[in-house]
Amino acid sequence: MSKFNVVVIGKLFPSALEKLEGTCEIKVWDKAERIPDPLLYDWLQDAEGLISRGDIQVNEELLAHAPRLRVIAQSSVGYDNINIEDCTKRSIPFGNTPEVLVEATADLTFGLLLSSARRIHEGWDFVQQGKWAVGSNLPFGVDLYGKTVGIFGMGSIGKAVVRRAQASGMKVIYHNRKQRHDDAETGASYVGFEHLLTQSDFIVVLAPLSDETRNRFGKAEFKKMKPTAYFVNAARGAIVDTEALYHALVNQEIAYAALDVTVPEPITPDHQLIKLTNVLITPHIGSATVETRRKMSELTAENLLAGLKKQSLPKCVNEEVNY
Ligand SMILES: NC(=O)C1=CN([C@@H]2O[C@H](COP(=O)(O)OP(=O)(O)OC[C@H]3O[C@@H](n4cnc5c(N)ncnc54)[C@H](OP(=O)(O)O)[C@@H]3O)[C@@H](O)[C@H]2O)C=CC1
Ligand SMILES: O=CC(=O)O
Repeated sequence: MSKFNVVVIGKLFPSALEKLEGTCEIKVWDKAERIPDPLLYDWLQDAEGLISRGDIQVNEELLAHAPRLRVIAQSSVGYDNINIEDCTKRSIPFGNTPEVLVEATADLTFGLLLSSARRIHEGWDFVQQGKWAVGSNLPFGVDLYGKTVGIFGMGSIGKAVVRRAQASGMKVIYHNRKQRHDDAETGASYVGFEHLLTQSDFIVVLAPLSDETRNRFGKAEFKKMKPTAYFVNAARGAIVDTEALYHALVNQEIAYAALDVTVPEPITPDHQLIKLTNVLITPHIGSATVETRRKMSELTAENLLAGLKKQSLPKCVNEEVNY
């Protein structure tokens, strides 16, 4: 039996690769830099399956070079780099990796909040730089206990953050486009966007990037926040106007920003945000644990294999064209 032609952008775990090896002929681009378009388009000519990565824009322009494509999969829950409508028009199902990354991403999100509130990473710098002497101290952090955390985009990861916040004695409010049905169960309260901005001690962004959420946090929004507010973004950098965030931090309109995602991404050491002392940035590592990345990789392989065999993808975004 002939094998399926597959293009893989990025690294798969060995356990995921094993799933594909028997039935697929695989071309892999696992370098950090973006694959050049001419090479990608050449590989896609006879590809039946594609494993994409966040730096690849999957749209009609790309799909036009992939006449035999029958499935696309990606190791992420966010899919703002994928034009789902364009895939659907060509009856190509797109599979992502929700659920398996929820707890790891919630840990990192809450870790950013905790580390910035209690100056944990700055404490380590302080010790390493030999500044710890009798009588010397870091500027104090702030309590979590009794404070209000406001979640923008309360979905699967948001709910997991709620549990962590409540364990620290925090009150949780949230804003989505519509109120959830499980507020009694989660103990979080639905509020309007203005209320979230003005009443939160910690604002946590966990919404998907879309036309509606792009630059949702700009100059006006930062001005409405408490001057003591901590701003945490673990979703996508482009939900925030980076220039406005920089000015809000410099002008002390807010106290602190902790970011796992940025614009640009990767952010370079000469960027103005990096020079500030009231910022903590991690390199988009929300789901980056061995166990979680393995599960994501395996689910990606399962989504791909199912599509290649014209079987139903276990996790499909455009269900209307799932097999
Ligand atoms: N830093 C990292 O490594 C990671 C980042 N992420 C990011 O986190 C995001 C969230 O993931 P996950 O929790 O699984 O997703 P979910 O789909 O479970 O939750 C997203 C929530 O956002 C809300 N939302 C959507 N649009 C808007 C809007 N315009 N205004 C307000 N709320 C909105 C939705 O509610 P409603 O529809 O009612 O508005 C939904 O409850 C992903 O899209 C991804 O970008 C995810 C994993 C790792
Ligand atoms: O950013 C990561 C994702 O899974 O989305």
